[in-house]
Amino acid sequence: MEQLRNITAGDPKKMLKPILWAVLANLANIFPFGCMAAAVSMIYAYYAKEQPSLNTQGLWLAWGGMVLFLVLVFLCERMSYRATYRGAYESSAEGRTHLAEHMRKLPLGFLMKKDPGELGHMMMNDFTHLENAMTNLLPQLVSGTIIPILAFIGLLFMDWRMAVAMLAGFPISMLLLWGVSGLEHKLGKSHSKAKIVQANCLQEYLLGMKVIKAYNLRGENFKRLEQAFYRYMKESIKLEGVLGPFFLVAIALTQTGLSLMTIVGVYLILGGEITVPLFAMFLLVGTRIFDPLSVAIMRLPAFKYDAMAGERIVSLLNQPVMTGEKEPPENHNIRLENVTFSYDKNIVLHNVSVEMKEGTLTAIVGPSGSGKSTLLRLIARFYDPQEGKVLFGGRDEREMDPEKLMKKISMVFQDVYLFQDTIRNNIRYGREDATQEEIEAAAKKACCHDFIMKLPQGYDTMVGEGGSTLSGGERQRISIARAMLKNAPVILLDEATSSLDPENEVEMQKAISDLIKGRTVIMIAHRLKTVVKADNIIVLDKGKIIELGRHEELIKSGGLYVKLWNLQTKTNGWKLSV
Ligand SMILES: Nc1ncnc2c1ncn2[C@@H]1O[C@H](COP(=O)(O)OP(=O)(O)OP(=O)(O)O)[C@@H](O)[C@H]1O
Repeated sequence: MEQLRNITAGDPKKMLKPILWAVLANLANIFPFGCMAAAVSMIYAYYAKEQPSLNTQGLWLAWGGMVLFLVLVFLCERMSYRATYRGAYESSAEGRTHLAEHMRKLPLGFLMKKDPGELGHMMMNDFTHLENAMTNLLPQLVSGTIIPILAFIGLLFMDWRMAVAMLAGFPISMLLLWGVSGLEHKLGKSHSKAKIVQANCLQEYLLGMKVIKAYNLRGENFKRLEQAFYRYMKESIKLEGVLGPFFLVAIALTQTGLSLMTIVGVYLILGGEITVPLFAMFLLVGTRIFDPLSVAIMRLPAFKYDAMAGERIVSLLNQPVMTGEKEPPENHNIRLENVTFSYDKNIVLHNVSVEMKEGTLTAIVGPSGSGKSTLLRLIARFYDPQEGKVLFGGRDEREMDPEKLMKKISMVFQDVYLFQDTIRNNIRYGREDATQEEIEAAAKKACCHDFIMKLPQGYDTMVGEGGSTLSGGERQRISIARAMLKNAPVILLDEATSSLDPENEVEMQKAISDLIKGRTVIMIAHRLKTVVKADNIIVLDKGKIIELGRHEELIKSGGLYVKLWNLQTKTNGWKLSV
């Protein structure tokens, strides 16, 4: 049951119908066989002179029954086939969607610890394993076990000694397989791990191609990939080489039942305890059941291996998502109370307490790695702090539905991600129901309309892989247009103006002033102008707030802020985060 749960990505009900049809199809398979047995015994009775004439009426009936039942078998198998494929692919598509949705709700911290290659592998390859298990292996296992069980029960009534002899080797082979199941699981796990490592190395190799070429790193980097390929090869050979013989022995043990049954049968015929037709019947059934049984045993390791893919999916689905159902309040004051946060063991923010009042602009400055981006991520609830609280409108963010909270916040981050979609849709991610006029208005405010109109298909130009390539500044302006469209009361800006040319800079500053008017804005500041105008400046150093106040106040204090300020004005550079 556990494995059925795993191969259906936690939803075994999906395979109930396919299994039921498979059982019915296998049951229906018995009847033509019964008709054939009846016909054989009628013919035998005539030739053995037990009957004075051939029972032609009975033979016609048996033939008619056989045809009828064959039609029934065909119908049941068709239904079983349809239900299996439908169930499997539906379950896989729903499973993938459910997992993607679940991943979105997981704390970012959990996902960051996972390799993106591993998650991608899980989403694509692991579900392909499940599809294979459901469409190919499960039906073979069902028919491979149902037919022998039913045949065994039927034969028990005819002659229990022959029936027991026929399946005598089966329990021993099952015992053997049970004995190696621990080893099988261990080898299967390291095999799939090697497969994931191989996929990760390949992804890293392809993504890092630019750096590899620029620094002529081919040798070292390729070695890692080559090692991953060879490790996978070794694990595959180990898996097949170690387990294969056990399964072959199990099949051989099961098939010894046929010879045992023949010996017992001959012995019983000679003793006059069974008739020749009964013996022939056992031989017929025997040859029919050992093939599916052997196939079932052969498929068992593949099924268990595929179930391991399901185990990985189910364990990710069991990861607790971010909790909280409450609506965020209409008040947009943000307050951090004694917040301490670490990604792993290193504490990144120490006991931080600060208030960002509704409608004000707060600038965060500080050296690189001081925790500025982390502070913004905590406000956006990408993570929950280990100690202390982040209050939104006076309410702990932990109590709030993360998606509802996100509706209140617009973010413009340094690393702008554009989807492989049209420019129009990339802006529309800010608000799904926005009209073309609204999209254009936002684009104009964010100074992207002109360059978009110069592109070959204007707003319908594809961006991302295979589409138009945009400069860093253009990407950033699109993300600002997105934020404009979202029209959220809280704006989080991280280096939002870092890659714009001086010409656009002026217009962008104007647009940003429009964007932030009357809203609660928290920005990682790099530009003097922004910092000077800010209502409050947080100076972070090694995860602690060391200074707090307006520009004029901080200038007078003679602390780190002044040092950063002097450094920037002296070098005529742009960045306050050094
Ligand atoms: N996802 C993560 N996992 C582990 N450590 C992280 C993660 N993100 C950031 N850190 C670490 O946390 C510390 C603070 O990083 P953060 O990005 O908040 O600093 P920052 O002040 O924004 O830096 P910068 O100005 O260079 O962007 C750094 O030491 C960084 O290495």
